[in-house]
Amino acid sequence: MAMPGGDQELGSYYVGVDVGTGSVRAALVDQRGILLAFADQPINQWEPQFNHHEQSSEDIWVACCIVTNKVVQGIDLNQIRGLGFDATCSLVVLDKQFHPLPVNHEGDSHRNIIMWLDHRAVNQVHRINETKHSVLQYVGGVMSVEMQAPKLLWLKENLRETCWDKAGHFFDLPDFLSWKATGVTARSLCSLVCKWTYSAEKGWDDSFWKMVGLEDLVADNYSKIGNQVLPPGTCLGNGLTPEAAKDLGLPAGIAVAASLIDAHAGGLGVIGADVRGHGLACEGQPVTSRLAIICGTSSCHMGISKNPIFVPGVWGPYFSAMVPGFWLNEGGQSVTGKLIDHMVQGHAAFPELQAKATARCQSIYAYLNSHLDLIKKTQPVGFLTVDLHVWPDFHGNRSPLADLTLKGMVIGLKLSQDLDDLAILYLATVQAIAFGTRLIIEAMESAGHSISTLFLCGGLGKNPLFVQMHSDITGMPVVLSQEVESVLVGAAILGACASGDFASVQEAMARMSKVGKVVFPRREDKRYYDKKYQVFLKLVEHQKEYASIMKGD
Ligand SMILES: Nc1ncnc2c1ncn2[C@@H]1O[C@H](COP(=O)(O)OP(=O)(O)O)[C@@H](O)[C@H]1O
Ligand SMILES: O=C(CO)[C@H](O)[C@H](O)COP(=O)(O)O
Repeated sequence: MAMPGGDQELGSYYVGVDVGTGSVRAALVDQRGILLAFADQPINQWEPQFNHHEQSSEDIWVACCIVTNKVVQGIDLNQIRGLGFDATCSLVVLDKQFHPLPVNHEGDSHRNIIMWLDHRAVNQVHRINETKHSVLQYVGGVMSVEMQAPKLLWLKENLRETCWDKAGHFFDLPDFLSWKATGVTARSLCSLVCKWTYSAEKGWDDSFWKMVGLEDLVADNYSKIGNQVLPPGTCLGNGLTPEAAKDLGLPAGIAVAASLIDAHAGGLGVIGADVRGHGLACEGQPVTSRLAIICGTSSCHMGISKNPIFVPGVWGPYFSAMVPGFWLNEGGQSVTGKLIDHMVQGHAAFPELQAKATARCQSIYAYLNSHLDLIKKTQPVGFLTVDLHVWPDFHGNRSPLADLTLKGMVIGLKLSQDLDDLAILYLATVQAIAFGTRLIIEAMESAGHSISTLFLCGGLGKNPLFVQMHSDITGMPVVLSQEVESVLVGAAILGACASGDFASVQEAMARMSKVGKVVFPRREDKRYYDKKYQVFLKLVEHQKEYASIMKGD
């Protein structure tokens, strides 16, 4: 076996594929974690009715093929040693012959994925939570409507003939991709532990599935949801099948790794970096003092520990679901990038913003950030929201309140609808998301985590205002990676592990993730943000009061 880091190894490459909510990305990555090529491709989403979100596994596979073919253009394919996938934790449904089955009343089998952010199974998740079954301890005490058990129950209760009775395979999207590439139906420990109530130590708990009304899954020994489970990064079967190799433009037989959920791949891509020389509190400290935050359509807060820590309202503790041998707690905010887009695109001044940004060849966010700089006058930008406050749970609260009934709030509206007004509303939204992160960190710390440094990645990591606000509002430094596409580095780390070029995930992480820019908090603004945080906490308190007034006689 070749030695990692040796000169002869500089020519070994790995392909990482990251299936996010809005697009599929691929990268060709070397052993130092450097991206040599990158491609992306948007993917379709359907919202046939409110809170129903669907995708197509065929569309997604086609998009994977487009991007992988692009990133290996012009290179010697013999240099590619491994392939790793990560994806959102959406539910893919196939029949016994592995053909797509409809997850909708229209019977459209092309739409065979219930997306992670789909909230159709509210009634089902309430009943699951009412069981108070012991597996719920390992998802923060309350199961989320975004997990797979309530979605399976919804399918059984609502699409019995057209979907449930015909189904042969229910896959988490990351596992669907590794099956498609290798023909191996083994599931990743990551998916099953985090979204399906599987225990790394005890396996499936029959009594849970029987209690919630899904006893049929137990009866056939979990063959539909997975009875072979492998750690992420394990090499699957005989590697890439000839058919998948042709589709993806990669050599047949290369190592393909057991996958990860996208947030977890982001965690691997950032959390193990060597931080020496950056003046960070986590230098010389255990890796458990680092919190990875993966910010795309949603934000996921990944904290690890040596022993299990039970944080009410924060998913986990999950054993070995991200970094082998460590417990993981995963906090989250269901809509963050999606919320910012929603607020900006829904504003009356959005067409003007688009026209002005286009004229300057800037993204709308770069334009908004420079506009805020223009209107702030002598004060720091963040102070523009002294009388405008947002509660960001427009799609319920994932963590730490674990309350899907919560709604968004905006306090401090005026009659103006101009570009200044849009920019300030955008700023207040970004700040609200950062306050939500502070609330999650406080919950994790009061349960026993000790976090000093944030490692942020995902599409929102490209927004300097978003990064600075997370630093100012949490009071912690934010480390950005040298490679902006850190989630893809995480996927490539999986491919590198599967190839056998690294002895462990930890070793691959340490070699392939690298510190880029570090953003420090502006300590002088702390008092202002502490006051705004007090208001933030009042917002949810008041929202609950309003709900209880309306429920009363
Ligand atoms: N250049 C950019 N500047 C500011 N924000 C960005 C930029 N690119 C993407 N975003 C934000 O990131 C979000 C998407 O992040 P991404 O990681 O691509 O999502 P996903 O993985 O869920 O598909 C968008 O909702 C947008 O708000
Ligand atoms: O639940 C999650 C991870 O456990 C993610 O939020 C979900 O997979 C969507 O991710 P993204 O915002 O990157 O599209």
